Amino acid sequence: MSQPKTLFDKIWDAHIVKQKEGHPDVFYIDRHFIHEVTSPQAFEGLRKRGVKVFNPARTTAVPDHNVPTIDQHLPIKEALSRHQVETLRKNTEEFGVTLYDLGHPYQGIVHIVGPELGLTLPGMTIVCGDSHTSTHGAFGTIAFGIGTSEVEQVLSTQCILQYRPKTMKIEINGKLGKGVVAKDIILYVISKISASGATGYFVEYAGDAIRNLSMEARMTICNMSIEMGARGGLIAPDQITFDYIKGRKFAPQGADYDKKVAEWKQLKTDEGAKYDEVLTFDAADIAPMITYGTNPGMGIKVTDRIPTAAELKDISEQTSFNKSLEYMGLEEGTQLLGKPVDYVFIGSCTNARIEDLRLVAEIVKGKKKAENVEVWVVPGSKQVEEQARKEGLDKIFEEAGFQLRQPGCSACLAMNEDKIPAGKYCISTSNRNFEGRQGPKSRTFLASPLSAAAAAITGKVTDVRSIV
Ligand SMILES: CC(C)[C@H](C(=O)O)[C@@H](O)C(=O)O
Ligand code: SF4
Repeated sequence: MSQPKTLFDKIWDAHIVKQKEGHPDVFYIDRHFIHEVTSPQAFEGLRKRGVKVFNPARTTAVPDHNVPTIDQHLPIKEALSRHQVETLRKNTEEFGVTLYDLGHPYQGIVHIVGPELGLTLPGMTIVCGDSHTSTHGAFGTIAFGIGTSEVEQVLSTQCILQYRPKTMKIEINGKLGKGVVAKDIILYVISKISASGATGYFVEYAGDAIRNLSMEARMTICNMSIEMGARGGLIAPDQITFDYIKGRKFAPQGADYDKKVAEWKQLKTDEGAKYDEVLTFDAADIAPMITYGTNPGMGIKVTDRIPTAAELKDISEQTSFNKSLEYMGLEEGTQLLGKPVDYVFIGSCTNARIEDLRLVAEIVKGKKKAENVEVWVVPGSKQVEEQARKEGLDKIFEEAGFQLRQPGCSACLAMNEDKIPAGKYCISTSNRNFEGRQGPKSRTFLASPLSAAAAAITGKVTDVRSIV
């Protein structure tokens, strides 16, 4: 019998076009997503070389980073943002690539649109000039972010040069406690292994706590793989995956679907296959999480104290730790619980799918936001927005005093009109809390949609378990 293989290796091996000792593999890409930030120079490169897009049908484009989230029917006000989006329009038209532009029913954040349209399917290789491409790994794909010059490579050849990364298994077993959701799992893991703990690896998430998650929750986990340094993260597909895919716009239909499902069922790690590293966690140890610092690894249970510099395992980190706290305006050794916040941002490719909005609505239904907070709910796509309206979530948000905006990256990063003002605190369902990420000098607490909803109601950092 042949050597047992990991899921990662099975997909990788099936996509090698050419391999030579000591060289990167020539690797075939099934699906390419592009957005306005990292594609302009790539198209420019094609133009200069007089090269066409090799297979336009394998590339899909959306504007998401630079789009405003109100009045999307009007011209974009910010000159740079307008230019970026117009350039994407021009390029996709010239090179024959499908674009789901502003106003299109499929518009949205690239990592939300792919899965919901059935463009993301098990066993695929998927790239995008965007680090959170790891999101698509939730379907049992090898999906990773690439740079602009690689975007050009993929556009022109449908291939990319890649060294095979090492593999890591992160297994999470047991039952999650009350108020604990996928975002808490991944913030917990990153807090344990640090923001660089998986550097050089491709992670497979496994264990019954992962198996029991919905596809949307699995996407939240895979999305943040990059925040611990991993190249990407994936989860073996199962019945939950197949059910999610069934009937989606570009998914195989009818007999084709059944045939594909039979193939997809083979996409799992063989018994006895070896990973380069294996980590195991117990779901019962996980609590609602929140970050206090300026990288996603600086997280604590919401009821814990911020550590002190003296408590750090690695004393070489003291300087950056102190700098982080200073930026955040926080004291070491204190609790975040009860700390007033100014903004609540519910959005991003981590947590702006319909299930996230439902979680929020469940908490806020019949309640009002606190006076001191401004609350933005930014659906991840037009389809999410439509669904939210269909379910009456828009009414719940409106009655609570939340603003339901139009889809885009929004305040996840300050590349558009949605910015958190300097010095203000924002509890955010996004994935990065870097200095200035949500606006110059803005301060970010990363948390789950449940925790964000709880803070919206109380106006301060709250243990969601105390209000449900
Ligand atoms: C702008 C883009 C290249 C960037 C990324 O690569 O992730 C952005 O999406 C982010 O989340 O920081
Ligand atoms: S929502 Fe945020 S993390 Fe996701 S692609 Fe947009 S900017 Fe990047």
